[in-house]
Amino acid sequence: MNQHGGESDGRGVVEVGKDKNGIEQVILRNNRGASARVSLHGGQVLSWKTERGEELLFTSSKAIFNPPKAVRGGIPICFPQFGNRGSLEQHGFARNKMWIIDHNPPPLFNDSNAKAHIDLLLKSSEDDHKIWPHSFEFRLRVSLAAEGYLSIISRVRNVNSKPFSFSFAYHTYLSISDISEVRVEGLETLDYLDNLYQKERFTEQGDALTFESEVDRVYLDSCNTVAVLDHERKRTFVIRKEGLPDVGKTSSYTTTHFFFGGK
Ligand SMILES: O=P(O)(O)OC[C@H]1O[C@H](O)[C@H](O)[C@@H](O)[C@@H]1O
Repeated sequence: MNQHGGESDGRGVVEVGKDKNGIEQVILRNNRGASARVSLHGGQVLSWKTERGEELLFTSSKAIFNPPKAVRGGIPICFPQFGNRGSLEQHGFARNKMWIIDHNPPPLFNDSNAKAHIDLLLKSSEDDHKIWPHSFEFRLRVSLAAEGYLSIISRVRNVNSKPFSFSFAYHTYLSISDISEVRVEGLETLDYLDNLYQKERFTEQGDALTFESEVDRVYLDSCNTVAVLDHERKRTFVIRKEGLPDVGKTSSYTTTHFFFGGK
């Protein structure tokens, strides 16, 4: 592994290397020992560990780590389409592509460089244009803060003058103990589309969301903070978003998507 970044300035360390299948990956480490591993296959965060070495993301034991198959686990990037709401394959093609490291990204004014971070880039190819005729650059910054927080910032640039629309999502798989021990707060009173009932629209009634059987829903107009409480592990994930409104009111879909199943 070679390194860039350095511990001396308090940012932690960024290591670029290859995983056991020969796919390029980047490991971010902060000074307290927390880490995040990002694969260039899909620009996908595949591991996020606390300073005690506890894994916070789930990856399926059946996951396939060979492009162009999407990896079921970590944080897949759905782009330029979420789910099957569009003409492309489920969740779009970005999660199946090899991304590159962006060594010279445009400045990001709302993010501090004082964190271990990596900038990745996906550019549309001639092959992509055959199925989605738009020229884009998708930049992804993944950062690990000194406190262990993980943040992801996406920037999509249209590189020619023809307008296009897109949607994207971070399809995060969190590691939890037992689903019956988990509660989700922040979705109360929201409407959702239920994928188990042909996307029929319902309204969330309870105080917090708990799980007794499979749940596969897309919540509409979700607020900026959602908490996932794991009673058994005594751990709470707080998920915050900024600048990610739903995609217009008529075709409004996802900002918070919950899928819990046994796959
Ligand atoms: O199997 P994938 O294409 O990775 O999709 C994983 C999941 O994505 C969404 O959450 C859908 O609502 C689920 O029904 C689907 O199982």
